[in-house]
Amino acid sequence: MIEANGLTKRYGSRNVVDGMSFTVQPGKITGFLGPNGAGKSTTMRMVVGLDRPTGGTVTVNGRRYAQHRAPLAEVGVLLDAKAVHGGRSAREHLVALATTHGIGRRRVDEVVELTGLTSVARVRAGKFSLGMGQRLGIAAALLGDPQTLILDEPVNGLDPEGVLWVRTLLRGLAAEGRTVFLSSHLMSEMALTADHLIVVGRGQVIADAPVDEIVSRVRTSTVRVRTPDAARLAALLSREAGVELASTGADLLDVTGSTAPAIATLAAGAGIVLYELAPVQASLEDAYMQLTEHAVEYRATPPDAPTATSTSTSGAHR
Ligand SMILES: Nc1ncnc2c1ncn2[C@@H]1O[C@H](COP(=O)(O)OP(=O)(O)OP(=O)(O)O)[C@@H](O)[C@H]1O
Repeated sequence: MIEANGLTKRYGSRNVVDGMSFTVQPGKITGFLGPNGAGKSTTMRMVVGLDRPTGGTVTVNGRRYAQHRAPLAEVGVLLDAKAVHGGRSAREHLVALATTHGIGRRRVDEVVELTGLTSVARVRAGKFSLGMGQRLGIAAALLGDPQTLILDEPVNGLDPEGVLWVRTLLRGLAAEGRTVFLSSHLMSEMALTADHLIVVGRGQVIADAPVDEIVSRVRTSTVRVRTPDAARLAALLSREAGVELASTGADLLDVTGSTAPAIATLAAGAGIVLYELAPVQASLEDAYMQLTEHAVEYRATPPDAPTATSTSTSGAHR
């Protein structure tokens, strides 16, 4: 279990982590989401003692990371997959890590196999692709067979087979009762992998709830209509006040600002046959976009909008 209490990190005049309190529970996968610069990596670094909090506390299984006698056996961490000596082979890297933590060679072989690195275990890590580097980082995180795993963007650079492998691996680890805390910008993957989400923006917790609950909170007012008479229905709907239309296919309309009963009534009155009429389900991405609407610091200006529409207060873009 990871417990943060009023966790704060100040850089210069800004709290990049600003009084965060949350608990990451064992036995489930908790996703850590937030826009670029929201403070996710800094928070994860404070959990494992790589950054010192300016205020507040964070503990793993009741103790600060540095207070654990065998930290690698307590917490496995993947923060930066590139943080590997490029001249060493994958196996040498893992053996060096294992040796300094009193972990046997057999466990090195186990994690090499578990992460699918057997065929490249003797290749210099400097020659690794991004995906292979991620696997090596995950192997290192698993080395101490820890109860808690902290993974910053673990699927970054992995191919679909690799992404599925990470998902299955993490699910298995959570099912064993371990605490799994991971960040990712891939919403579709987070929706499939995580049980619970902590969403942050500008250094603060915006939402902390099960994935289903976060998605169900989203208001969608879009109704999808399939009809062979889409053009006529579109013409009728466009006369209604507040209705907006998007055509997503020859016979498909996405209607916002109306309701399914109102559309059905209008269509029936005009003798228009409907094949499909259904409210569009919100996705995790929709939920995330709504939640972080006012917390995005770095937003590109759309190409067709020459004047800045960013909600950024810093005005920074990247
Ligand atoms: N060592 C540092 N010195 C000064 N500012 C820092 C330092 N490390 C991070 N920051 C700033 O803290 C803020 C939070 O950064 P952090 O990397 O934690 O965000 P993040 O949520 O992980 O972002 P991303 O999704 O882009 O990885 C950023 O504005 C960053 O520039």
